Amino acid sequence: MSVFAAERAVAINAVLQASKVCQKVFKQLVNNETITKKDKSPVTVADFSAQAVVNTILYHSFPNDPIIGEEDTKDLRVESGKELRAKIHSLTNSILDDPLDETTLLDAIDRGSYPGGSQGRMWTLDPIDGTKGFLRGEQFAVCLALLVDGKIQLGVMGCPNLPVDSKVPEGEKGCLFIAEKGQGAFQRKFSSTEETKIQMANISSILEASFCESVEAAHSSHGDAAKIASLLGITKPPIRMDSQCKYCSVARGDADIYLRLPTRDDYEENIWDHASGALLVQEAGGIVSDIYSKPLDFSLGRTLKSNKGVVVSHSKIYSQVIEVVQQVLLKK
Ligand SMILES: Nc1ncnc2c1ncn2[C@@H]1O[C@H](COP(=O)(O)O)[C@@H](OP(=O)(O)O)[C@H]1O
Ligand SMILES: [Mg+2]
Ligand SMILES: [Mg+2]
Ligand SMILES: [Mg+2]
Repeated sequence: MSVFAAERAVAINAVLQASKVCQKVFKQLVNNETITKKDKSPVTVADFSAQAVVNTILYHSFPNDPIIGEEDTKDLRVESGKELRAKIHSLTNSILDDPLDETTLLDAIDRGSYPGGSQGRMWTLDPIDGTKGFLRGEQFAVCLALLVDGKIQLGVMGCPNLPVDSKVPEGEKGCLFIAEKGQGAFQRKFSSTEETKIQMANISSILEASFCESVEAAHSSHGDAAKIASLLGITKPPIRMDSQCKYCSVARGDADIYLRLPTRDDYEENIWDHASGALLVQEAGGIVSDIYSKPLDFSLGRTLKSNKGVVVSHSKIYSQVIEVVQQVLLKK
């Protein structure tokens, strides 16, 4: 029985509305305006607006729940952010039932500033995961998860550009993925409320496995992944895809392994880049760890500061995968 039925319904609605924001922006703005954040990642009007929409919907149902969201309004509150602010304002109000004034809008985005931690209920939100994929018209995901005492209880992801059936890549697109701890993993189309249970593929040998990784080589070492794949005897080419759509693909059996291999010593993964995806894969029969085979620890704040990289695979082949990951990365 679902423990978080109300949260599940609200999260699904929030993610669907935010996905609509993203689709609308992509259609309307040919030259997507972006500003560059300190970490050099692009942020578009859609990232801010999607965060405003989700935070507003969450606040309406759960006013006391803190939110750890990726975006903040530092760059929007200054004079140079005026034009972008106005665009975000009108876009957000075109989606929400009740219009917000500009101050309420900025405050809604900033409700995502919670530092996180090991105690209590909190949501974590990536309004657009894979902003680079979004800008290229490829894969991206709106990712929302509920944490209680540092453990993920619920994850909902909206993937507007992901084919409903990976075997029909030019067919209908737009998938929603839902996982609740202990309740399994589910997929539905944007166009229907019917949910289908998903499971990882039941491969009989690692030689048949396929793996996925980031499009961006700066986010995950393609070279190390190629070495690992070769040592495992994997011959299929990597599936390169932006965002947590990789977790979704693995969870529904389109791929069997997801490798995120550190490219720098100083990078800490953000919790919103993994929370909903990690739960989805676990509920679909997979194992998620870091390169040291440590479980991801979501209780330490906004980042996974005690983890390095991410290794995801079907539980049947996990021990083989992690052994070779460590052979390649740790004995360099
Ligand atoms: N050096 C790095 N290593 C790993 N991830 C990084 C990184 N620099 C940025 N990222 C994260 O990679 C995410 C995209 O992942 P992927 O490559 O799997 O699509 C970005 O999310 P956003 O697009 O939400 O900013 C960002 O948080
Ligand atoms: Mg970003
Ligand atoms: Mg992200
Ligand atoms: Mg993002």
